[in-house]
Amino acid sequence: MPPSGQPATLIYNARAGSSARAPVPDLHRALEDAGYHAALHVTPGPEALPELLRATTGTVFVAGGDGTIRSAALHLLNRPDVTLGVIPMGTANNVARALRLPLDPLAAARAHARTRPRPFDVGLVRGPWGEDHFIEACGCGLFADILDDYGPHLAKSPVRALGSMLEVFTRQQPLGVRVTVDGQGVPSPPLAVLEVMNTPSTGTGLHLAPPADPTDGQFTLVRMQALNREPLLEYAAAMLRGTFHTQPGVHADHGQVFTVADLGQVWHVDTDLRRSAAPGGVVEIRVQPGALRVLSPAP
Ligand SMILES: Nc1ncnc2c1ncn2[C@@H]1O[C@H](COP(=O)(O)OP(=O)(O)OP(=O)(O)O)[C@@H](O)[C@H]1O
Repeated sequence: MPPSGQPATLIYNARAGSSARAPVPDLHRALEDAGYHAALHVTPGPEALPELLRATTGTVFVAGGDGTIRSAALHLLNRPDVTLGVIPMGTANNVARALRLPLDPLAAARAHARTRPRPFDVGLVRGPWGEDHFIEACGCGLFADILDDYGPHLAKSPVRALGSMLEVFTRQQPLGVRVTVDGQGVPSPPLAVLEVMNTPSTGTGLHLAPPADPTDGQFTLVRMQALNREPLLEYAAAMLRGTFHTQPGVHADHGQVFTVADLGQVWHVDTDLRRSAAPGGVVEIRVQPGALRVLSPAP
């Protein structure tokens, strides 16, 4: 436990899915119980973060869903003067799960009595469109296509999400792309899914790479061979159960630098979407080991 009353900053997204489970006074008290006296910033949106974080050092708790955590984390890359403390207040909470924090926001705040700063890897994607970073995952194939059809920055809608899934399952073409892992080509049969995972799960809680560890300096490349449509439901169930990586036709490779041929396919970089205007080159994905300092419980 840090010495009682250690100064910290608390960024709070009142719009995050489960903010009702952690009203500000309760969260403040839970952090006090963990040994932190946090200066509160209820942010109206991600645009408030660059200026706020530029002027902040020390421990920064971020209470929000994965989108809020990501938008803060992207301003804290290679900032050894800042340690990020995650307080999960979203729906999927992929980052908190990866860190093995409790998923209840108040319990997570109290658990920070026993967390320590640890290096957390970040992904760098270089494509014809430029450079981007990711915290959870990037990839192409089914999920990127579904996200593209759904429109990740429109208001959430389960009905639209279902429509996008059906639409993409119906028209999906397998991806025949050349792939390398740390400079070596890997067999590349036509693929339905290609994901480079930093965290074990991504998106709406899809457990694609349960053994992935964002503190190990490596990513997991998950490839799922193109299939007939019938077994897709079995694969979807396996994603929710955390057994996707053991299904037939699913391959996992570990490495630090990945290249994938650019045929003009849509990519997701966490929830951002990218597509090359001039296909023909490669997209490179590289680990930036320990680019973030993040509080996590002892292993
Ligand atoms: N620092 C911030 N302050 C306020 N709003 C933010 C901040 N960062 C992101 N947002 C916005 O808040 C909304 C909800 O964000 P977030 O993804 O964190 O929560 P969620 O949707 O409940 O989580 P999940 O993705 O797990 O369902 C999004 O519209 C996002 O753009």
